[in-house]
Amino acid sequence: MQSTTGNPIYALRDVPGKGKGLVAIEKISKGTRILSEEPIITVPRNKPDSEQLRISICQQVDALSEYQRRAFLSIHNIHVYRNTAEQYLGIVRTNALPIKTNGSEGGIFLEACRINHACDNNAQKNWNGNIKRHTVYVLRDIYKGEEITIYYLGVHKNREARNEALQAKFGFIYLYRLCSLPLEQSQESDRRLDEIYRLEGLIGRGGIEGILSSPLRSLYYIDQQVRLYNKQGSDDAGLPRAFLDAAQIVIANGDLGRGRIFAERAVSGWWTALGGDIMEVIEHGTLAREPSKHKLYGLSMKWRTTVDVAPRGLEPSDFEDWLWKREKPKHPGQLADLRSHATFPGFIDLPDENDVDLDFYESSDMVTYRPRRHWCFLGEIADFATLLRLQMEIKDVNGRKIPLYFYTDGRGSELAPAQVQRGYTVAILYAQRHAFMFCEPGIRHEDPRMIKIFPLSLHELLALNDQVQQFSIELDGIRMCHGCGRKAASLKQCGKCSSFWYCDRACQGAGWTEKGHKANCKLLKDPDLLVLKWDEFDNYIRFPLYAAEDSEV
Ligand SMILES: C[S@@+](CC[C@H](N)C(=O)[O-])C[C@H]1O[C@@H](n2cnc3c(N)ncnc32)[C@H](O)[C@@H]1O
Repeated sequence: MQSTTGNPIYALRDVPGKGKGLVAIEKISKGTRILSEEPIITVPRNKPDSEQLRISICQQVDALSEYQRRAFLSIHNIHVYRNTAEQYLGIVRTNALPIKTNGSEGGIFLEACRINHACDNNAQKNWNGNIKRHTVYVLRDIYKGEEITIYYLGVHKNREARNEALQAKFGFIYLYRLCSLPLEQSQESDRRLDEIYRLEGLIGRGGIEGILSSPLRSLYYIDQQVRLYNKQGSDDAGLPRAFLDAAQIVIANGDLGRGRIFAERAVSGWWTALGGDIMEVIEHGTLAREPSKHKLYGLSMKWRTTVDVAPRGLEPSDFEDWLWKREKPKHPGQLADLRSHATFPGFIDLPDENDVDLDFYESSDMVTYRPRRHWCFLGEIADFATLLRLQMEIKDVNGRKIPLYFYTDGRGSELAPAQVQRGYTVAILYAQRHAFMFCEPGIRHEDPRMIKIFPLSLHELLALNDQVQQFSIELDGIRMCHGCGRKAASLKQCGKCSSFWYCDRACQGAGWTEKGHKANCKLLKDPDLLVLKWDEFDNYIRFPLYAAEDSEV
């Protein structure tokens, strides 16, 4: 490849410890496409060795020019061979790069196959299916004499996993002293990569159902991923992929405004890392222009917005808060919000009993795990029966019905019959998804101290929660009157529940009769779910909510 002056911009050189590699012979600026190359040999990938494969490779090598054949034979080979066919096969196996987006075919490229691996790679490889060439883009400025490096492994993994894969696939042990990151930074970077990888699993969990039932949670995971990618400081292709995931989630829920912005960010990321002529830029450029054409658009309309909804004049950080639908941090003294999807998850977002879900649990020794925070499942009793034991059908915050079986010593008889009513709401601490042998997945409830029933529907409980969020909060000494909505510093507290505030007796009367406080006041005297600091885990809690003296549950 030549620079605009017509001079080559890199050369094949010996690189200590790595065989040969490509080295810049002048400064190459970030964003430069340094390579755009067609394969000289193509093969199916991940296919077992066969006579047919060997014949195909030999025929292709024989058809090469003398220069190409020599260059091919000089590429590194980690496999032992006894004859020419095995030698060719070994070179192909060590070096083939994907030439189909789905990775089903591989190709040998005389220049691209000479680029060595680095975990802090300064260039990005990509098969551009649109122009049918392998391209390499420079991710940051590369200086004269610096080696050009790419990242060999598909998904970014931590150091240990990377080492295993590099040794198995490419036959070398990555020497971290050759990596330009100092050890501490490299470890920090590894932790970030681990977390990106973990979040990837959480984002994919639940498929379309997850996107529709708990989109806020999925968006939250992607938000975390994007922050980590930004801290990594690399223009990794994972970043545009994360933006595309976010676009799909919001569009599936009817939010065209955010969908357009996320799609634009995805396209711009791909453009920088892989060029403006790749399929992703072309396809998703259309998505950025017309998000309503996406196949998932309108599956739900719960976040409905128009395409030009983006607020103007916000500070960049406020704009990001809006874009990612971030939950506002709590003010001191503000009560827990039952609509928080992290603390009060729907069934699909509960941890699975047979997995250690690191979103819910942590460990210092990887043997014993304890919760990172508290959580509580809320569901409305749709039906119940007592056969061998009490069993209920429960409707969760997403409207999904699941079975709840009582495996307590009393098989559910601990609950007073007056509590077990259709339309009442069950709260279960630290609930987990359980796979029953005899019916669909649900919750297996074992400890009577972990359950409480509230004598109102889930809808009513959430509506009450909304009122509490609005009327019990104090901001800079100012509160809002529950009766008339006036904001003032000198309001009087409801003497019974202490949750709501009023200008005077008239407002208190209006709140009592017209705004439903008559029914809610008693409930608010027992706010149980609302008062606890759910994010801080010192010890397990039980109903009525207090911390257990020991950590055994
Ligand atoms: C695709 S080739 C790269 C070009 C190769 N160095 C050559 O001389 O042809 C892959 C091989 O390069 C070597 N290699 C690549 N990156 C390396 C690294 N970071 N450290 C040590 N060896 C590396 C390994 O032997 C690997 O099997």
